[in-house]
Amino acid sequence: MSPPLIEARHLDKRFATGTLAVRDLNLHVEAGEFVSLLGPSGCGKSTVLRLVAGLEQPSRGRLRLPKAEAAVGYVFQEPTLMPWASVFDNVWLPLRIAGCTRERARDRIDTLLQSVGLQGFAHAFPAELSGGMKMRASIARALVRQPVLLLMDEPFAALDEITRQKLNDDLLAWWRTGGFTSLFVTHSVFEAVYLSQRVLVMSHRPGHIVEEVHVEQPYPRHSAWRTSSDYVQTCARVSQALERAQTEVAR
Ligand SMILES: Nc1ncnc2c1ncn2[C@@H]1O[C@H](COP(=O)(O)OP(=O)(O)OP(=O)(O)O)[C@@H](O)[C@H]1O
Repeated sequence: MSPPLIEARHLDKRFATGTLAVRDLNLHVEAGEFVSLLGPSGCGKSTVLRLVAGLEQPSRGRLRLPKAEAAVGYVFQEPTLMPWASVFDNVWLPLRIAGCTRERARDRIDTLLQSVGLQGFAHAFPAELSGGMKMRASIARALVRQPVLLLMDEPFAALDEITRQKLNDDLLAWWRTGGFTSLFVTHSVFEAVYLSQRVLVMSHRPGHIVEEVHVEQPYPRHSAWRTSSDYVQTCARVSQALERAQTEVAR
């Protein structure tokens, strides 16, 4: 059996301010999985993503990450596009940093823009795009280096419900064709269940994983599933796990 892509054992993260954001966190993600981290605000979800991205170092514990040469994509809640650069140049940025010229990058970026639904917008500037289109550009930028792992930190939280649901469906399609592993942070029980194979529920700060809910529904998942009793029941199971996670702190 191949080793997991990500494995955290007894991980703590204490910031220089003294805040203990994560305590005794255990996490195991296999290559190719779609896993969500769900928890109350401030419980340490973003800190876990930053640890997995190598942007923060753990204070204690062991963390196995993808090999250093493997690309990892990171998508934030804000699209964080360069306002002075076109969509093409924004998506080109990670390749440019890696030494790839615009000409060599062109075919890959044109194909990618097509697959994220931004064909015809290569020369547009971020200010000319809707919120959903900006997020599509941001995801394209994260995918352009063909990452083994895509880390997403509440990427759709600021979008309206219709746009969010459409992006949920598209993200699942990109995940299925791209073959990358997804670690997705969200506040939304409904979103976590719709997208994931496993939902990991975190306690209040200091965060750790208190429950794991498996979502058995096979892919491709369609929006009709959102109104099925199976979906509603799975969401109820995850909501109850979230409630138990909150009361764990009160104990
Ligand atoms: N660089 C930092 N220095 C000091 N404290 C930090 C730092 N980053 C995060 N924290 C603190 O760590 C705790 C966890 O923060 P984190 O952003 O990981 O939570 P979160 O679950 O992602 O929150 P939200 O859902 O609101 O985005 C918070 O109390 C936060 O203030």
